[in-house]
Amino acid sequence: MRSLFSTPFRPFQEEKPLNNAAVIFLLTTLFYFLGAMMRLVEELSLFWPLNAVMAGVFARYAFLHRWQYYLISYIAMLAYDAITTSWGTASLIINFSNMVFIITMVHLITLERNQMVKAPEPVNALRLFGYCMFAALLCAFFGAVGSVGINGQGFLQLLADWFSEQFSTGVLILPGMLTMSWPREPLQFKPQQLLPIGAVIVSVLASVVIGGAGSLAFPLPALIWCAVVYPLPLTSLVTLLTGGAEIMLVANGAINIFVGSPMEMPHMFSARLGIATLAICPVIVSVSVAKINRLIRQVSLRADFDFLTRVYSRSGLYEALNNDDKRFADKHVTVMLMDIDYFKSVNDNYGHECGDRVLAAFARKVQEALGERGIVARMGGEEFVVVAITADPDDGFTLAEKVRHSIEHYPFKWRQQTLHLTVSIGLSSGLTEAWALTEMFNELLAEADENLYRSKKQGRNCTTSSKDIVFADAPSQVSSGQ
Ligand SMILES: Nc1nc2c(ncn2[C@@H]2O[C@H](COP(=O)(O)OP(=O)(O)OP(=O)(O)O)[C@@H](O)[C@H]2O)c(=O)[nH]1
Repeated sequence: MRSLFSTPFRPFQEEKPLNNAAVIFLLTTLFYFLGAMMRLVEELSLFWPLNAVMAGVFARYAFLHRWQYYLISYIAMLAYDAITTSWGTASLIINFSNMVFIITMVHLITLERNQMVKAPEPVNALRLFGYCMFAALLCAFFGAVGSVGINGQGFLQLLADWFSEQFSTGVLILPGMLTMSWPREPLQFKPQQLLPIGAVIVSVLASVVIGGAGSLAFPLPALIWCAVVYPLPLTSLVTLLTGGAEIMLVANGAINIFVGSPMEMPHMFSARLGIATLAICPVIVSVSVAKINRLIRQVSLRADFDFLTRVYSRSGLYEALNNDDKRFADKHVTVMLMDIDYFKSVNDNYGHECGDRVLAAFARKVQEALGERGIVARMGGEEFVVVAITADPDDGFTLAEKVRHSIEHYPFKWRQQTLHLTVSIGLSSGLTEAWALTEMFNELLAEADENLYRSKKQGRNCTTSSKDIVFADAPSQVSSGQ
């Protein structure tokens, strides 16, 4: 399982041009075949996924952005037509129009360092909508020129047909193609997560039953629900399937949206444009939700972790205690407040940069000595706190001494020099209770602070604990070190 999810599937590799050429040829042929299978209503296809799929492939893999690879795709199209149609030289222009869509889209998408692929912003989704419109118009011009005379339609009708088909297919397919990613870990599935998809199915059925021009928009709220709940690639997939299904249902008369139009447009023109407009909305919502979630993660990461030492910050420690309450509640817990001795002299003698490096190395070393038994947080300056699960106060004391010794014997390196540091530790420990974890931690922290003060007063590089709160009037001091 692990290797399946940790090793992403890579259909294209820069160092394997022959393999890339073969995959491009096969993909083109496969999607040409699928498009040809959907020539149901008219001579031209109802749904032509090839151009959007290939544009997505070329845009995702920058190293495929070469004329040789485009040529292979073009040859695959010509070869398919030569075998299955009698279009003759018209096939040269028709397939050239396919290439116009692919190459134009790739150029437009990669204009802004491929934003839609890396970390899409809502504006990228909107731009993608515009790019599809422009590329579809260019492609439609050449396609209509090439197809005049093939099925008896006039140039304008062909232009409208080509444009609406390319535009809607582009908007439906490209968001998914550009954002699809290999899952890093097995997907966690809960039955209630199927509810938004269920709502999409019900709303498409309602479109069939009720019909009329408004029925195409019925699935929109359910698609927005998907956008809020699912990640962007899955939302794009559901939108693609919904839009594709609507196109099929309209084409076959299952959804009846037709009203008299003053313009003599092909009968799918309006439906396709409507579906493209509808399809971009969940994508924009999904991209916006992803962006908000990314920002929330960034902000909480900044607040919860200390940037310099990469251990918890003070507020992050409280978050960790509350989020991981099963780990810390109803356990014997030892709190160690530690302060590096004479740290000011490190800054004074070796500079602030060295001081920063020492703080980061110190935090690493403490976490290493603790292992899985506790968590470390930086309280500020050169003061750190450890919260560890221990069997009893003596166990906590032994653990603190282990940490203190590991620091004492660790050679901190700075440029060509080696620094030796010591740390003073104040201890407190007690049994926690789930309902008042934060309050109890605060009490233990205050007690540890008093004991740290005693460690400093006793000459530093030692651990001090008050054995039992019952004997708080005359706390027994336990020190070690020096
Ligand atoms: N490089 C660096 N220094 C810091 C940082 N935060 C606090 N300090 C320094 O840490 C030093 C703390 O000094 P003091 O509070 O006098 O304590 P000390 O020198 O460690 O002496 P004792 O605690 O009494 O053993 C000050 O010089 C602060 O400027 C930091 O993020 N980076």
